[in-house]
Amino acid sequence: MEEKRNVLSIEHLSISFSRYERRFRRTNLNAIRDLSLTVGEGEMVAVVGASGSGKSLLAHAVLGILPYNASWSGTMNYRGEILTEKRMKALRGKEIVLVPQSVSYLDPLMRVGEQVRNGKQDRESRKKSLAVLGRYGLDEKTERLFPFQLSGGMTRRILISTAVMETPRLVIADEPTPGLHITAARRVLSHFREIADQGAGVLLITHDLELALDTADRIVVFYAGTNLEEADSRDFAREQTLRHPYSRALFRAMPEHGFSAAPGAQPFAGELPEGCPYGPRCPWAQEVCRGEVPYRELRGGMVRCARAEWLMEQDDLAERPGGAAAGDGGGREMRDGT
Ligand SMILES: Nc1ncnc2c1ncn2[C@@H]1O[C@H](COP(=O)(O)OP(=O)(O)OP(=O)(O)O)[C@@H](O)[C@H]1O
Ligand code: NI
Repeated sequence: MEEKRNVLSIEHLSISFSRYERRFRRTNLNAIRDLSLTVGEGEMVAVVGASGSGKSLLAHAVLGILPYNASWSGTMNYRGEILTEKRMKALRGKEIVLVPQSVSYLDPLMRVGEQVRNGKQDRESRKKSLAVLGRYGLDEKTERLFPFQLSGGMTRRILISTAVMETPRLVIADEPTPGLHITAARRVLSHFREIADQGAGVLLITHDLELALDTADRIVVFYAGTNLEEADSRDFAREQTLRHPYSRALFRAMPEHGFSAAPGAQPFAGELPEGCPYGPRCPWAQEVCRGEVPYRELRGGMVRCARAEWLMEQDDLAERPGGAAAGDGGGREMRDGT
């Protein structure tokens, strides 16, 4: 089988802001720390995290559109080559595109068709915009509308149309479904799935785990500016196949698993605890969690948790015939599928 290539590969990305506090004291706010992830050709990877966890910053870093007071370190590769600021600029809007979080990216005073065509008026561009809009169930009439005349779902589909006019290889969708009815949201996500199925890499940014699980191949769980776990979407079928206590808390908070919310809140980037950022909320935290916790491979995924092996082994034991306390077959090694 042919090995699929990475469209995007990020290693140890950190983003910080310099701020001036009282009396002009300059401090650094580390909004993203040690973030690594990949997006392969034809793959849809969802970054899931609460508000303020750093999702949009990640998107803006890849596009080279971070705010002026931000600085970043680490490596970003696009199709096997270093993504320099110069390259970002050359690829942006063509090979690497953003479907923005805010609908205010649309010009309220410009007809939709012109915006999709990026101002171009030639016959070829007109033909192309019609074809692209048609793919998303929009017609010639839509082209003549102004943004305020669009429904939420239509607006989102216009934003996708604008992004794919140039046949991108990497599509970053920042929160493309807020405020949409579930049917419209599913439809929007199915369009990103199609884009991936046609060979592009899609990085979907969302706070909606359920929707992400419906469509994405892999889930990257974000918390307070870093990733705590990366798992195949199928790992979310059961709590026991999840590696991080925070992913498990997200799992339990899903409607079908009873909406049970974990106590506490995500810490602000300027007030992070020592070690694991989830430590203060974690029922399994121990002294080790206050030290540095590396991001590492575990059972076919990635995790940043010092207690992950222990946690998963507890579940393995509990699932043995007779349960954890039965003690049958003491010393018998656990193998996959036993
Ligand atoms: N221009 C800025 N100056 C200083 N700090 C910033 C700036 N932009 C973002 N931040 C910091 O980075 C954090 C992450 O912001 P980001 O917009 O990436 O979050 P997000 O996960 O996309 O949230 P949401 O789901 O609300 O869109 C913020 O909580 C804030 O502390
Ligand atoms: Ni955001």
